[in-house]
Amino acid sequence: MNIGLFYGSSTCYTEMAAEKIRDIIGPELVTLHNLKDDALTLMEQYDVLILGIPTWDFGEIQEDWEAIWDQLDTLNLSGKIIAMYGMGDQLGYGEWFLDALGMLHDKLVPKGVTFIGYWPTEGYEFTSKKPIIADGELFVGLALDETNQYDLSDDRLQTWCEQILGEMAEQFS
Ligand SMILES: Cc1cc2nc3c(=O)[nH]c(=O)nc-3n(C[C@H](O)[C@H](O)[C@H](O)COP(=O)(O)O)c2cc1C
Repeated sequence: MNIGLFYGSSTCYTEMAAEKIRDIIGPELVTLHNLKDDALTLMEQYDVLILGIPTWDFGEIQEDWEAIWDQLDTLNLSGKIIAMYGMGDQLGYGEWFLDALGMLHDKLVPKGVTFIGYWPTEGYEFTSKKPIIADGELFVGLALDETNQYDLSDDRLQTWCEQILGEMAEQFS
């Protein structure tokens, strides 16, 4: 099993989370790709993708994701297992909290992928609708908020990595 972690990050928070995920799961399994530097087509080489996306400017996709957004349509991702995490600020931008995470999920649904890593909304305060499913009980990926809940992030990352490793094992069994 090989895992590609692709992320965009304007002020390094999503990048730091990417490094932590790699260190938790193990650098022998996870290769990091900053979308600013690496070709998007590399996604096709992996069995499992972890995608990190922050939301910017009142519900907008981060700029490096924006730059490759249309190219995502041309990739063959059929059969890939995908776990996503989003970075945002639930108190400053609660109306748009993690909107980009939801937009990426919606973009990938028609591509024949299997999602893992959905995450409970309990413990967050926000009103946005885009990043949630199951009547609001789940985010479509791990929700991180380094602005208001930075002290919870390490535990959330650890728990989520264990969760997705279990879900990957189920997919490959
Ligand atoms: C001008 C500005 C606009 C933002 N807009 C949103 C937003 O609409 N939704 C959200 O959840 N977070 C928003 N944020 C918070 C960022 O997503 C957060 O700072 C995140 O950690 C940035 O990640 P990055 O450093 O990887 O780019 C905004 C932050 C700034 C400074």
